[in-house]
Amino acid sequence: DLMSDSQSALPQELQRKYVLTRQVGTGVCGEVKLAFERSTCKKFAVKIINKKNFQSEGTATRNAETEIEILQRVNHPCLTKTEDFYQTEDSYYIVLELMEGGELFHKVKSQGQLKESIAKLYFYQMLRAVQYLHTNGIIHRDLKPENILLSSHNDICLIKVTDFNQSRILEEAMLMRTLCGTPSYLAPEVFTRASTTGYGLAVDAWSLGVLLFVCLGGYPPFHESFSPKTITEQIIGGEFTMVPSKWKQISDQAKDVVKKLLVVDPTKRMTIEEALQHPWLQDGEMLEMAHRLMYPTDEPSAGDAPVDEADKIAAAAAAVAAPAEA
Ligand SMILES: COc1ccc(CNC(=O)c2ccc3nccnc3c2)cc1
Repeated sequence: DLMSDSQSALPQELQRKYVLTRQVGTGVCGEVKLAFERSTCKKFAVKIINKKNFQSEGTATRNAETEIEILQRVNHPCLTKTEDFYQTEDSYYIVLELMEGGELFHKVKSQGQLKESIAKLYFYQMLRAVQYLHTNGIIHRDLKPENILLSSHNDICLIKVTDFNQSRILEEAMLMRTLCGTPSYLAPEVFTRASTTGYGLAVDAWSLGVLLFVCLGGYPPFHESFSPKTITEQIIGGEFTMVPSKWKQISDQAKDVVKKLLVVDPTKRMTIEEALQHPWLQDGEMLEMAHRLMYPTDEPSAGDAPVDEADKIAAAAAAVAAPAEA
């Protein structure tokens, strides 16, 4: 039959509303497929999280629920928005807006280092997304180029942070309960900032430093081939190299942001708020561009023209044919 058998395992509701076609991304926790909404022919991404992979380790199932509840709770222009959600006894299906520019990882891999102005535009949006998460007591914990998606192929575009499956909702409540009990056996760090919000949030600041380094330099700060030391040793020592041929064309202010984020001691590392105040980001042109992308005024653009019947039929036929390539 025309529909590949993977369609048959889909929730009826999902199948009635969308046609799922080829795979577009591969997350650690499942796959992402291109989908067309039958009624509008609009394109979506459907992220399929297979519970089976999680069944074995109890914590991983909690991860999936954490990711699901976070995805449904968060709402920010630079965070992937959940359009729809379904589940069967062995999988979760999360319908997300399709990010046509794909992963930042592939852009840097194919293009090499980004123009400083583009790196700044993307970095500012990442800071705003992570600032929003932190304000809502969420640590992402897995920020990397694969988890930064681009809304279009244009350099100047909206970016979105995705993949919250490693996220943690700050266990403040748990800490409060702990402090109600007798404190005599508790370690000092449980009482200091380092144990909860302070320390936790700083991990995302470090990852943003690595992301900015990759966007500006076109290569990762910590890598086997740069030193006889393992990557872990390089990270623990905060040892990274700004290769002159790549970095001489980059401003001192941009380098300053990287150096202040890639600080080993989390209590000395620049915070997200401090990064947003850094001189490098006080750039009116970039800020105006970012705000236009994040909060577009609602004038309808040509692209929003309703799809006419012929297009709908063509897209649906293409969609049905698509599984053949899968
Ligand atoms: C017309 O069909 C396409 C056009 C562009 C692409 C490139 N996008 C992608 O590869 C991609 C990957 C993972 C994603 N995760 C969530 C949301 N959107 C995503 C998009 C993929 C398909």
